[in-house]
Amino acid sequence: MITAEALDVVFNAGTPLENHALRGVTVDIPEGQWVTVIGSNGAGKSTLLNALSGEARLRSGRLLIGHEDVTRWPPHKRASLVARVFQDPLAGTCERLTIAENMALALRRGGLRGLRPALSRPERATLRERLARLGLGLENRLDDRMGLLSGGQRQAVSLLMATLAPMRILLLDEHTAALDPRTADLILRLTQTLIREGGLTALMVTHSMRQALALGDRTLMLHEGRVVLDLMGSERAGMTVEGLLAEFSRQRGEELDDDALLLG
Ligand SMILES: Nc1ncnc2c1ncn2[C@@H]1O[C@H](COP(=O)(O)OP(=O)(O)OP(=O)(O)O)[C@@H](O)[C@H]1O
Repeated sequence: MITAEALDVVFNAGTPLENHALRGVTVDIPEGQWVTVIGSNGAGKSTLLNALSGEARLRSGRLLIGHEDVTRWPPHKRASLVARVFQDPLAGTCERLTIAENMALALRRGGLRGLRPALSRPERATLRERLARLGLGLENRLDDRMGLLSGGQRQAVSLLMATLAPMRILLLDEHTAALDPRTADLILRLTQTLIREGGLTALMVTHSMRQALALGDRTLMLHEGRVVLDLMGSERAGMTVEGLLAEFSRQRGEELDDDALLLG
């Protein structure tokens, strides 16, 4: 489904600020697999997601989504294949538009967009029903401006929007990190439902080792632009948070002094 071959990303190449963010990342992710991605600050997690969405230019390597070689595709061309939710609840939606208008844009992602995004009557009914399932009372607020919603409500709508139009990959970049624990929990449960019900292929970056092991099917650990651990199956099932932390420390070559941050 996703075939990444030796992905290499270098920022500011040939300058004193040169930064080799991905160093030959090779990974095959089958359809319907949910991968959690961990690693220390600057390990290359977001850059890997950016390489998949087309926002980070590859210096070398090859990327296939399905049977399509998208290596040279710009981000807008990949929009029909790749959906994304960011850490910042403000990033995925337009606060000046209503919930309905935001959702209309999401429905038409990757296709032609009119100047005034509008929902048809049946689309409105479907979205009302999907919003109702969030249990946040948003089904009665379709015509409220997005800017009126709380961070957690916005993130729930962003997640729903990301999964509205057909796509091949869902990218989640620490999408619960800016939320309070209760709201984060709600968003994670929604994430789980949307991914599993939709049989989606997903990559989720998290700083929580607990989340990384508890959710999804596979865990990748990045360090200095390389995949240093790739856990799945029985090996992953037998892994503990402590074991993962020990591996994390070993890779960094130091003892972690703030386990709480990583345990999440
Ligand atoms: N647009 C950019 N220009 C220059 N350097 C960049 C750019 N984006 C990322 N980098 C650098 O590439 C490296 C990898 O960054 P990346 O954001 O992928 O790390 P990360 O694992 O997501 O880290 P964090 O957990 O802190 O978000 C870092 O050294 C970062 O400073």
